[in-house]
Amino acid sequence: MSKQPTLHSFASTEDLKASLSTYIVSAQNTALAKHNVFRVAVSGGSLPAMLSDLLKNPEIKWDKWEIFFADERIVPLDHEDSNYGLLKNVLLDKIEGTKPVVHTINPDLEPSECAEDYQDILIKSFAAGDSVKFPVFDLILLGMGPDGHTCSLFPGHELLREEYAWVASIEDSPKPPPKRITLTLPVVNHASKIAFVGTGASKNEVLKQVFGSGAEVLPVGLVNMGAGDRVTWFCDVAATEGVPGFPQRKGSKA
Ligand SMILES: O=C1O[C@H](COP(=O)(O)O)[C@@H](O)[C@H](O)[C@H]1O
Repeated sequence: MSKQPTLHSFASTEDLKASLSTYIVSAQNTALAKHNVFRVAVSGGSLPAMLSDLLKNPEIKWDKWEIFFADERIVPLDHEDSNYGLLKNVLLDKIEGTKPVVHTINPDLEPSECAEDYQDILIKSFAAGDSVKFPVFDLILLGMGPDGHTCSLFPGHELLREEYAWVASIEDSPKPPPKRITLTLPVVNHASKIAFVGTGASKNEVLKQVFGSGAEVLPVGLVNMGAGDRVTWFCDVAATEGVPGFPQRKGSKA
């Protein structure tokens, strides 16, 4: 059986959003059949805007969703840099009927306390006893920076070596704002499913590296290699142009 990630390249953002929505419904239904709750972690940046098709999908059961943040900037929740604030504006506020449970950070805490506090939220939600090494998210929805970062895991940063913590803080993020919390690499790599969304020419070079040589120095590459066939990429033609081993056809897979 193939252990390779799946890479989709869409001709339009509309096609990408529709396919992502179908994929998320499938992940949701698998999770609900297993434990009657859908635990999903969401990124900020360009990702939330790609989720708008969920709002018109009748199969989405928002009342069964628990939403976490794959990473979050330590700023007030209504600040323009807040990943929660962004998700609220583009998605949460538009949901009709019962809303999902959304686990926000406490931005009044110092970074290390903020990470500890968020980890405690995960421990409670996953009802994790001491024997549970890492939580298993049903789905983690990730973006990718042009530098190869994902969550708030940046290339060459010591956080990439974290082996035990579920959530970690960072105070020197190369991309502002500097203070953030993030799921750690082992938590991301333990998820049942991981979807990356990467669109536009600014993501092309990094995508070539992820599927070519030098992937192991990039956080996105480490997830792609670590989680293998649990990873699905939702990209556009501008991002996948010249990606090694990838035929340039709409909807084709690596
Ligand atoms: O700072 C962040 O950047 C990444 C990538 O953002 P994008 O705009 O290039 O998609 C994002 O996934 C992360 O959640 C965010 O905090």
